[in-house]
Amino acid sequence: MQEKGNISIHTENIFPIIKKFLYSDHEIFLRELVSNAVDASQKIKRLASIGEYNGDLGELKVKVSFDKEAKTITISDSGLGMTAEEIKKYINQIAFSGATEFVEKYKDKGDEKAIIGHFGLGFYSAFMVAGQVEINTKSYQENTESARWICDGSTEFEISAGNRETRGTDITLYIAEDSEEFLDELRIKQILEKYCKFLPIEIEFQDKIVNNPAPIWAKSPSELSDEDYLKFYEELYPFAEKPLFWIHLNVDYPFNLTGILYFPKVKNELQLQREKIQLYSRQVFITDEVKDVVPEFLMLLHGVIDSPDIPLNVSRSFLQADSNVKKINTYITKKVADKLGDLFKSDRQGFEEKFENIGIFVKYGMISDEKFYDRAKDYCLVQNTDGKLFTLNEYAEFVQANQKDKNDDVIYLYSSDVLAQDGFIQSAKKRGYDVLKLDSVLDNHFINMLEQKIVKTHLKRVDADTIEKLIDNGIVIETILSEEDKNTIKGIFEEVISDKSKSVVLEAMPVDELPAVITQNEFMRRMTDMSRVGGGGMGMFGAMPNNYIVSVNANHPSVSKILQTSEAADQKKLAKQIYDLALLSQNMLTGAELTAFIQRTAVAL
Ligand SMILES: Nc1ncnc2c1ncn2[C@@H]1O[C@H](COP(=O)(O)OP(=O)(O)OP(=O)(O)O)[C@@H](O)[C@H]1O
Repeated sequence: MQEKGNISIHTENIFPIIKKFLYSDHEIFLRELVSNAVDASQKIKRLASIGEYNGDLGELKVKVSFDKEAKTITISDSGLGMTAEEIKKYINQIAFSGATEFVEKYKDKGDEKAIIGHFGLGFYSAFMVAGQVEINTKSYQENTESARWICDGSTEFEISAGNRETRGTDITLYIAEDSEEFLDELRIKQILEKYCKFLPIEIEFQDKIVNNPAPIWAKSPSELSDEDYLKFYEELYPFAEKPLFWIHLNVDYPFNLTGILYFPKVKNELQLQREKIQLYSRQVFITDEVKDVVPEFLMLLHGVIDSPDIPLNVSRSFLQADSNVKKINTYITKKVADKLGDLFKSDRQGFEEKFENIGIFVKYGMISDEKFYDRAKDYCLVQNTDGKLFTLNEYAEFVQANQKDKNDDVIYLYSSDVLAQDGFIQSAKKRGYDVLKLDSVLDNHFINMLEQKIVKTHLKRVDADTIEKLIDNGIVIETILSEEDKNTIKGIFEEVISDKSKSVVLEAMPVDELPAVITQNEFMRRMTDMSRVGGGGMGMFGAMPNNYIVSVNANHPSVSKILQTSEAADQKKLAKQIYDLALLSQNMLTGAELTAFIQRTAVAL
């Protein structure tokens, strides 16, 4: 039997076109060919299980080998094999017509990214690296001859009797000169590890099995112990710290999806690495860019997702609009929210202990996803400066009675830096007020969100004003100074401070407060903070310096003392000392000013 023929496609030579388009992704040829071999092995298994094949299945391994001298790479399987007729049908017609369609579709478009992301290049991806490809195959069907097919990437092929004596297929690639990098043990091993690590049939390379054919995500959760999940995590991310907990995903309707998502242990959001979730389709690795498939805030999780229902052969914009992808997104969000809710309900203490690590997911999720907010609002925790944790409802209850202003609005006080703002925190506590600790990078957004969601409630940073003004309950503190006295003192302070970014006000505060405090208006500070984080759009605030208010306590004895001092120079000295103390309490006294202050104080002692 020998036959020559023409592959009936219109393109003269697909090889150079495919090669050009897939430039950066040549290595996937191995994924495609090994996947085909795995498919063929699974098919024969299935045929045996339904009684359509009664021969001995034997060892269903896929073997990958290479010969540096002969410049070949061979992929061999003991799958169902093909007859010559089947080669003509599946390889000549299907595989190559797929190629023609592909080339026709993309040849005029410069959209190379979309092409590189194309999945299912199938058999003809072999021509990205090979000048000639040979198939040697024997079908499982009785009374059929083995067959051999050779093609050099042009539209011509040759088919003849083969020499394979056992069921299965060998695909031999005669590696092209410009692709000889693939004739390398390490390179082949790396590619197999990347794409074939969890293929469901054993893959042998250099006498070693390189894959785990039964990854745990494909098993039922009831068969698995915590140990199994931890071991698998280590297999995915060697050297990583143990995860906090995990969620086993398992749906088959209305779409098919399995996977395991792990919550990594993170204290600091800057440490977080995205692209830690791997996407598989029937255990074949596709990508670790899961954007669009997994909600943004969950990209901080680790693990695997496997779904044959995610369309991988289409462009990004299509992916976003795909209804399956949307459903998958919603499903994952719901699963994660429910898992957290279960943890909270079943083990509040354990949940509290983990919150330092999972708080970032919860807050990020609430900020970015309305549906997640609705689920998470019942278990999202906030912590006060005493270290006590509350749910949002518990906290509202806790401060309800005591922290209302004259408009009946509830004021939540918070600190973004408990060490630097200690003086303010202590002043608030002296009045019986509670202060929350909201000090992560995300908290700015979290605060804005809470204000929008919780009615008649405002959040104020504890150093945004004097405590009397932060929670203005309408009770006016009398001042012992006359208007004229106040103006005199204001003038003295203004002279001493001589800094345009700081304005002086005289305020009646309790005697036990400091003689002066420096505050920064909540609204203005948020604007400058946002302009710093957001950049561009907030340009008008970008150039804005920080503005501070120096509130001088009109009731403090040391302030009265200024008035009782006769020499102008001594008055200024006193005012300067009061001002420096205020700066010092805020960590704002630095450099030469700090040195001078220390020396002055040492002399006074
Ligand atoms: N090792 C093999 N053993 C048996 N049949 C094979 C083998 N490799 C390829 N085939 C046959 O050739 C056909 C075409 O393969 P090709 O890889 O181009 O497409 P596919 O596997 O059907 O889909 P995909 O584009 O997802 O890879 C296969 O469907 C299969 O019937």
